Amino acid sequence: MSQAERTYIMVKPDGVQRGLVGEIIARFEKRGFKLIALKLVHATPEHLEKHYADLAGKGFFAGLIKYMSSGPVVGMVWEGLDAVKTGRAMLGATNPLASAIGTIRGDYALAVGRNICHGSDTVENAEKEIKLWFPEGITQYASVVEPWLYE
Ligand SMILES: Nc1ncnc2c1ncn2[C@@H]1O[C@H](COP(=O)(O)OP(=O)(O)OP(=O)(O)O)[C@@H](O)[C@H]1O
Repeated sequence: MSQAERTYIMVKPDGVQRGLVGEIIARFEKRGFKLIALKLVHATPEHLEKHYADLAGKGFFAGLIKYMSSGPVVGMVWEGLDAVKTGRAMLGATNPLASAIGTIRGDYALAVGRNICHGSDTVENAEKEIKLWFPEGITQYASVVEPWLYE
């Protein structure tokens, strides 16, 4: 069922340092997504190399791993209708200068190398990222607001 789609959303070290965790969580909550996992973690370079394995050949890869391992991140799993695509739309374009006003990056970031948040780009990658960041599994609970969000 599409309303059970899940996405992995992460506040990057710059987002944590700049005090944007609450703002990012609030946007997903208010949109109607259901928070089903959350953790603060200072990831190792090895863990981040797995997360960004598809970018290993890029010139910015070393800098990306250094940035992402420079401080704690907040990893989250959000569930709801079209969560992957909608989550990406809420984050905005990868380069914040190209992100629409009203998106998270369009409102709070300027540089592609400091773009404050991550969101899974496909349902398949979301499942992989959720397993990588939450190997312990995810809590299940019933949301009482669902009849007010979905027909
Ligand atoms: N040209 C670049 N210079 C520096 N960093 C970059 C550059 N391009 C991408 N990045 C960094 O690598 C991350 C992953 O790049 P990717 O092309 O997968 O974009 P994305 O899917 O929008 O981002 P993310 O996976 O973080 O949500 C970007 O979010 C950004 O932090």
